[in-house]
Amino acid sequence: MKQAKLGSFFGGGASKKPTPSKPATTEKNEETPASSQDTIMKEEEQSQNTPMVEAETTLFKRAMESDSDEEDKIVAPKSKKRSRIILDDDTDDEEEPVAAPVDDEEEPATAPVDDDKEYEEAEQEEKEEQQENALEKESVKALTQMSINYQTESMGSTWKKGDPVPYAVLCRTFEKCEATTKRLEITESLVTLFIQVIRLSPDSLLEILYMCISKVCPDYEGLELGIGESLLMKAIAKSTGRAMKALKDDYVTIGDLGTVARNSKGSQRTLFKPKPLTTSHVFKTLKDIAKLSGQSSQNKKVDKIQGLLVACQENEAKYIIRQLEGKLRIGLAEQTVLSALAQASVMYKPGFEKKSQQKKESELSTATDILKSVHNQLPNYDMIVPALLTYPIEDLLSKCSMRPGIPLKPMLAHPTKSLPEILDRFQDQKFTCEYKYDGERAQIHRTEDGKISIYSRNSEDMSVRYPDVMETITKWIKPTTQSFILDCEAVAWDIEKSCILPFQILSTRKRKDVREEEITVRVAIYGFDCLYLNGQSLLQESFEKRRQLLHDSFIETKNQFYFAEHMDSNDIADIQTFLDVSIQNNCEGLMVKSYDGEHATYEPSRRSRNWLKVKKDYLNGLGDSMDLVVMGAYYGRGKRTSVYGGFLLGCYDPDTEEFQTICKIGTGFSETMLQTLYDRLKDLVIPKPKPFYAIGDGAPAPDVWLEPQVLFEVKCADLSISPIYMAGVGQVNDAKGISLRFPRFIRLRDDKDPEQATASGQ
Ligand SMILES: Nc1ncnc2c1ncn2[C@@H]1O[C@H](COP(=O)(O)OP(=O)(O)OP(=O)(O)O)[C@@H](O)[C@H]1O
Ligand SMILES: [Mg+2]
Ligand SMILES: [Mg+2]
Repeated sequence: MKQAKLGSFFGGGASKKPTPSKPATTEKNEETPASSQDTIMKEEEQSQNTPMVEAETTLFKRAMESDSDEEDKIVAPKSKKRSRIILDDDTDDEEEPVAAPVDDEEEPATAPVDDDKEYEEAEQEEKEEQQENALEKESVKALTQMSINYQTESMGSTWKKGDPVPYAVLCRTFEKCEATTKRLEITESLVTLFIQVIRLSPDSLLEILYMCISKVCPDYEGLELGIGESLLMKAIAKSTGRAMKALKDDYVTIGDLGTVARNSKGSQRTLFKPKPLTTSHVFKTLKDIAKLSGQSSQNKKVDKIQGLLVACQENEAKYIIRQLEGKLRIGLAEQTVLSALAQASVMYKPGFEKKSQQKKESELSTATDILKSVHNQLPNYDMIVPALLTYPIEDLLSKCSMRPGIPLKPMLAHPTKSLPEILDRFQDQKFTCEYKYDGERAQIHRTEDGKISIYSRNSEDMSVRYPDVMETITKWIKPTTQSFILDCEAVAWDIEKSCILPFQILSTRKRKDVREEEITVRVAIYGFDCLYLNGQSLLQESFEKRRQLLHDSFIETKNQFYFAEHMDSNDIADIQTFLDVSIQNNCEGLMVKSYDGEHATYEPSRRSRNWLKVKKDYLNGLGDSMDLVVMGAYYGRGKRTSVYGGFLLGCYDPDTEEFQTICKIGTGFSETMLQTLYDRLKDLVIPKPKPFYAIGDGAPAPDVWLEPQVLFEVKCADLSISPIYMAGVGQVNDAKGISLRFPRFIRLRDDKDPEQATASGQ
């Protein structure tokens, strides 16, 4: 990570944090002038560039208060990497704000503005991809040396060919993965497991794979675990006979509910040894639990969980609980699991060991490449795994090709800092510019038998969210067009004026239970790519050809469907003009895409340099936004006491699987947005911070802690080193993290998962 630059786009003097005007006081219950109660909420009235002094000091006061000695404190879980968190349950909202010393920000230096965060982010991603490839090579080498157990009895248990797989076998593998941070060792454990499963009980391979990646079905089917803590504790209490209070205390000291469950089981005496759990039974039950919804579902869930826990032996309870939480937190990335599966599918054949080193290496890397590419096109293990077990790996691409009805991960773009950079990048290649529409990505599918669906960037089914769009789609399809997959952007639309509305308007559209007659925000679709048409994949075609087919197969329809505006000149003045016009039309900037030849194919799930994005903000030197997880919230004051007025945000560290605090935010929210946020967030309140929240000592404890589910897109002036925020801790300084200066809310990011938040390394 590059050393954070200190400085601000506000420029010299103005960027200095003004000294709070009120003298510091620690007295409580003093009459608070209405005006100051109100200040935290008045951001809109302030100019965007004015630092939120009073708001910040108010929040800081809470931080200070929570350090004071009061009753009713919950001390959050301790763990090796995590700092202690003191949470004061009893914060009185109406106390006099104290002008606490503001020490989380360094004096701004006059260094240039950091205007290229997103750019660095993308470069970082690229570096990681390269490292990933290197690791992959290394593990292929190591695997060729591995000795494989080709016996029919396996892994220290009574599991024999044809038997259901004991859940204990899976847990032992999890245990091994958890005990190391070395990729190589993790891969070896997984490969060993997969080989045995393929050899002894291939029917269980699918469920075991799902359990390794903490899923129960493909993303677009929308079933998820992620059971709340209180429900899990209830089930643990019921199955072990321990009191809730004791469990809570344990949780506070141990910091992991899984371990609490295992320990609770351990201290329990049972007369009969329960029948061992099998992976099939556990997986089926997990899936059933994920399916339960509605009124009495909570009790049914507790019953089912209890049923599993009662049958647990050794450390099984630990992983059952973590699976129910929706995350194993043992360092199993989906890509690692996928590679291990590919490798096992080659290595399980007894002849493999006798092959030459070179042959082994090439077979392993080919298998990995094929499986990854298959998964990019058809992210559905229900189809991939049976095919993998039936056909030779070389045939997999033809057996598992993309098809409408199964969303693929969209291609992403690389950011650019300047227009000349575009010319440098493409040199003598042909490229084309398009408006970059500011809405939500939408992948529209029609299957061979006419079923239409819309999917989000994250492969969620959005069809029910857009009943209005669903209804009109057939009007803009040419009669000769049968099946297809379109890549589009859905934007908020002004029907009267037939023009695009800003993203902020789109974000006020209801997301759930959308009924047509209630829709207030209309949307229009801008189609920019066609990935599949009439039974044929177009991924390998050039963009020139794909765009041609797009234009030939659909009809622009007023207020409903348009083709993305484009311009094919490579003259920099023309591009500048096109960019300016795009902005005037409520777009975000331009997308510049490689147009013909081998570089112009569609690369699912890749952030490619064949697509460049140019946003007006990076040209302005404003820097790009970050997507941050809401970890906690502060109640509003004055007229906003009924909603949250400020939020504690964090980024994600994929290495430690932690969310790290980065800043608090109170600027950029409209009244309606605050209400919307309150309605969304109030159900996510948890009694104390998650064990995987990294919170600095003396960090401002929020009034409520929240499940890590909602993402904000945030812009800030620049970064500063901070002793109380934990983002990227250890990377710049051992004890200090990075914080954002003057963060401002841009929008909700409903289309990203918490783990897709900006990574702390960036
Ligand atoms: N003509 C277009 N071609 C491709 N994408 C477009 C186009 N117009 C708008 N987009 C949108 O721009 C997005 C890419 O840029 P953006 O910076 O908004 O990415 P993002 O959603 O913030 O994700 P990330 O920050 O992870 O890259 C695409 O995912 C798509 O939704
Ligand atoms: Mg966007
Ligand atoms: Mg972005």
